[in-house]
Amino acid sequence: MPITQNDTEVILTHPDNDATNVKILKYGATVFSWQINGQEQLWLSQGAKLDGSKPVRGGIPLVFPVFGKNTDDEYLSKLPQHGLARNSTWEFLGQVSANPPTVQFGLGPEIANEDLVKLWPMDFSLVLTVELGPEHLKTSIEVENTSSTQPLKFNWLFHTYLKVNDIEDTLVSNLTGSKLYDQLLKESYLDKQPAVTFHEELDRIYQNVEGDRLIQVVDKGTPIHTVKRHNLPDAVVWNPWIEKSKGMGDFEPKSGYKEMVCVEPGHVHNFITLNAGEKWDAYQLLYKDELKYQVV
Ligand SMILES: O=P(O)(O)OC[C@H]1O[C@H](O)[C@H](O)[C@@H](O)[C@@H]1O
Repeated sequence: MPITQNDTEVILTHPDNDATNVKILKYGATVFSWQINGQEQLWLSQGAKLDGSKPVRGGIPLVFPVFGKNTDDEYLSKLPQHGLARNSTWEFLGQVSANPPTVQFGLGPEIANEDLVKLWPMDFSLVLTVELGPEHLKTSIEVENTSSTQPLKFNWLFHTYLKVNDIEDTLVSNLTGSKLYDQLLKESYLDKQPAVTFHEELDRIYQNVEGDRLIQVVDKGTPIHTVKRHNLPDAVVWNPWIEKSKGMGDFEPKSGYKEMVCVEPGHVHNFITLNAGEKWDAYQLLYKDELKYQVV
C-alpha cells in the first residue's frame, strides 16, 4: 500500500522501493521521518513529543502565521513563538496521486487550536501537499484568505531539520553575498564567507536569497542535501550547539546538535499580505544533486 493512515499519522511508501517513505503526523501536519532506501534524511529528537502535547522537535514543523515572537502586531503578538500551525491538528484530505505518492492536509480556523485561534481571529485556509519521489520530498503550501473583507497578514516557513553526519564537517553553501540578520548578535550584515560553517551556536535569517540559488548542505566536500525554494525568499540557518540544546527539554540526546542543521526556507523577513479572497503558494523541494557552487 503506497499510502496508509491511522488516527495520528499518514505514511507514504514509494511504489518502486519499500524502504523509501515519509511519515507525517496529523498534529502540525509535521513530516517527522523521510527515508530514501532506508536512509533517514531528517533529524528527529529522541525526546520529541509525537502525542500532540507540543510541537515536534525535528522533522519539518510548519511555521504560520508568524515566525519567532512578534512584538508589534496587535494580534500576531499574542501568538506563541512560530504561530499556531505546528500546534494544531490538521485534517487529512487524502491522496491526490498514487505515483509519486502525494497527499494533502488542510487547516482552517474551525479545526485549528482553539485557544490560539481566539488570540488571532482571522479567516484562512491552508492546504499542504506532500509528494514523495524516489529521491525527493516536496512540501507545498497554499494559503487562502477566506475573508470577504479583511486582509490576511502572515509569515510562512518550513522549519526543516536536516540530518548530518557531523556538524563540524558540514557546510551550507550558496548563501554568500546575501544580507542576513543574526538573531544572536541582533545585527544585520552581508555574509562574505564562501560558505556557512559551524563551530558554535548559529541563528541567522538570510534575506531575499535569489530563487535560483540552491542551498546545499555539504559533508566533507560531498553534497548530502539540496534545497530548492519557490516563493520563499528567506532562509533561516540554525544550529543550537551545546548550551541552547541543554535548555530545550525535548532536545535529546543533548549531543544531538552534532547531527542536525536546520535550513528553513520561508517568507519571514517581511509579511505576506493577501487581500480578501486572494491566494499565495510556495514550496520547498529537498533532493539530491551534484555540488553546485553558484557563488563563492
Ligand atoms: O524552540 P522553537 O520554538 O522550536 O524554535 C527553534 C528555533 O527556530 C528558528 O530556527 C529560530 O531561528 C531559532 O531562534 C529558534 O530557536
